This record gives sequence, structure tokens and C-alpha cells, in this order.
Amino acid sequence: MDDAQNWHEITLTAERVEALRKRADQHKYDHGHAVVLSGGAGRTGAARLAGRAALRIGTGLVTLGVPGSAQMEVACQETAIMLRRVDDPLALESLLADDRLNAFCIGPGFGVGERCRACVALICGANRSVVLDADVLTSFSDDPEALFALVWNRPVVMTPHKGEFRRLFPDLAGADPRVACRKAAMRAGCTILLKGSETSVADADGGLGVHNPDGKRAAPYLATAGSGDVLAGMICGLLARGFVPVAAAETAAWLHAEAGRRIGAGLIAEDLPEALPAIFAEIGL
Ligand SMILES: NC(=O)C1=CN([C@@H]2O[C@H](COP(=O)(O)OP(=O)(O)OC[C@H]3O[C@@H](n4cnc5c(N)ncnc54)[C@H](OP(=O)(O)O)[C@@H]3O)[C@@H](O)[C@H]2O)[C@@H](O)CC1
Ligand SMILES: Nc1ncnc2c1ncn2[C@@H]1O[C@H](COP(=O)(O)OP(=O)(O)O)[C@@H](O)[C@H]1O
Repeated sequence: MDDAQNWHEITLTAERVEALRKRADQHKYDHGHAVVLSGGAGRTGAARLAGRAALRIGTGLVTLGVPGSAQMEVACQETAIMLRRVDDPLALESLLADDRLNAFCIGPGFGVGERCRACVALICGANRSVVLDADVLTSFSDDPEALFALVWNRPVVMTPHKGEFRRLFPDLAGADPRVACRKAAMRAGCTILLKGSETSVADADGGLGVHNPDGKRAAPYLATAGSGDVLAGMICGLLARGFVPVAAAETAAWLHAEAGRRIGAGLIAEDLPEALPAIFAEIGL
């Protein structure tokens, strides 16, 4: 399927607003436990942004998995977010043994290479919901098929910007982004969110949603360092809350852009999670 006309506009549907609501009879464990894996000392900012976004979007608990070298750095910055030491794939395996930790985010600031590839293999092998972003996508650029074998038919959202997309899907990078995103998702066998001023979300069955197709929801001040890390955290948080991958990706894309639109000029990535409470109040949560 490569029909560029066959798509829907991404909006915040009434059903998704209801799914964002917390009911009076629920407690934090009813809203999931998200884990964001961080890079080492001096490289924790991106994971901290993602963790903050997961918490603000309503995840019950958020843990940052942090190498020992970076524990003090992260502990000095975070309060509501919990910390676990994760130095290597072995430590990750022990986290994965606890199935209450129900959604993961890996890639932002994580570091490129074998440790990254091994962690992705463990998370996907455990069939855990996961957002694969940034350094994960770069880590597999020499062997995209190895990544597709891991994510095929799993609850995975990949979130490439155009540079990362080109590294994984070089033959599709020149095509219309909507068509390219759909073909990529069908090839990889998972949900793909292709970032840009227009954002596309495609699933493995050929479904395609487009945010800002007519430019009316433009949010150009999102073009700032760490903005994509926040988006990855929002998606991870929604996966932890029980959204299926496409719904998590589309809902996060809408909320992320809405936050960007409201803040406007002067926006920095830290502002985005903090904009969510006002948006939630306005949509009636
Ligand atoms: N606060 C923090 O801690 C932050 C930490 N961060 C972390 O840094 C790590 C590196 O992430 P990254 O995205 O900066 O660099 P990366 O993908 O390795 O290469 C970039 C190259 O790709 C290309 N390119 C093409 N299209 C593009 C597009 N639309 N958007 C962007 N790039 C595009 C372009 O190359 P060109 O096309 O010009 O040849 C460009 O030179 C990663 O772990 C991330 O999480 C950041 O999130 C910032 C905040
Ligand atoms: N001109 C733009 N208009 C709207 N959104 C944009 C624009 N430029 C970037 N964005 C959004 O900002 C985010 C940038 O993500 P990314 O490139 O991964 O940055 P980082 O790695 O620094 O977090 C994406 O969600 C993208 O859709």
C-alpha cells in the first residue's frame, strides 16, 4: 500500500481524552511504570527530559535506569523520578524480570554501539512495550535488518528524525515522507513516527496518521535540542498507561505539538512537559 491519499489526520479524539483520565478509584500502579534508560555521566539530560515527560503525561511511576558513573548526577536533579543502577545488559535483565515495569524508552543520550544493541534485544525479546529513539536507531544503521528482526510484530514505536530515518531506510529517504513512513513501518513490522514539521505515524498494517498536514497546527519552536527526547518520553508514558503503540504515538504527537504551539518563541525542551497540566485542564481532565 503506497497510496499517498489514504491517511487520516491525527487529532485528540474523545476516546483518547478518556484514556488520559485518572479515575478516583485508581492508584499509581494502575497507571503503569515507565523505565527510561540513560547514558553515562554528562549524557543524562536527554533521558531526564524523557522521564519528566513520561511522569507529566500521567504514568504512575517513572524510573531512570542509570549507569553507576551517572547516579549522583541524576540523583541531584530528580525527585519524583526514581533511580535504578543499570550498568550493563545483565542489570537490565533483572529489571525486565519485574513485569510491573511495563514500558521502556531507550535511545535518548544512551550512546551508540554494542551495549545499546544488546539492551534493545533484551527489551524486545521480553516483548515489553518500548520506544526506540535516537542512539538506538543510529546503533543499527549498519544493519537495519537486525533491528527489524527484533521489533517485528512487537509493541514497539520507533521515532526517527529525518537523519535517523535515512540511516535505517536509505532507499525510502527521498520519497514523500508519508509514503516513506508507511513503507518503513510495513518493512520493520512495528509503529514508526517520522518527525518533522509534519509528523507521520504509520503501523505495520499500512495505517497512516498525519499531524499538521495543512500547516494549521504549526509549532516551529519545537525545533530545539531535546524536543524529540520529550516526545519519546511522552510516548513511553502512554505505553505504560496502556495505550497501544499507534494510539500512544499519535496522542503524544498531538500533545507535544499543542505544548509547542502554546509556549511559542523562547521554548526550550524543559518547558514542554510542564505545559501538559494546562492542556489537560482545558480538554476536561
Ligand atoms: N539535552 C540533551 O542531553 C540532548 C541530547 N541529545 C542526544 O544527542 C544524541 C545525538 O542526537 P542528534 O539528533 O543531535 O544527532 P544524530 O542523529 O546522531 O545526528 C544528527 C545529524 O543527522 C542529520 N539530520 C538530518 N535530518 C535531521 C533532522 N531532521 N534532525 C536532526 N538531524 C538531522 C544531520 O546531518 P546532515 O543531514 O546535516 O548530514 C545531523 O547533523 C542523541 O542521543 C540525542 O538523544 C539531543 O537530543 C539534544 C539534547
Ligand atoms: N519546524 C518544526 N515544526 C514543528 N515541529 C518540529 C519542527 N522541527 C522539529 N520539530 C519537532 O521537534 C522534535 C525534534 O526532535 P529531534 O530532531 O529528535 O530532536 P532532539 O534529538 O534534539 O530531541 C520532533 O518532534 C519534531 O517533529
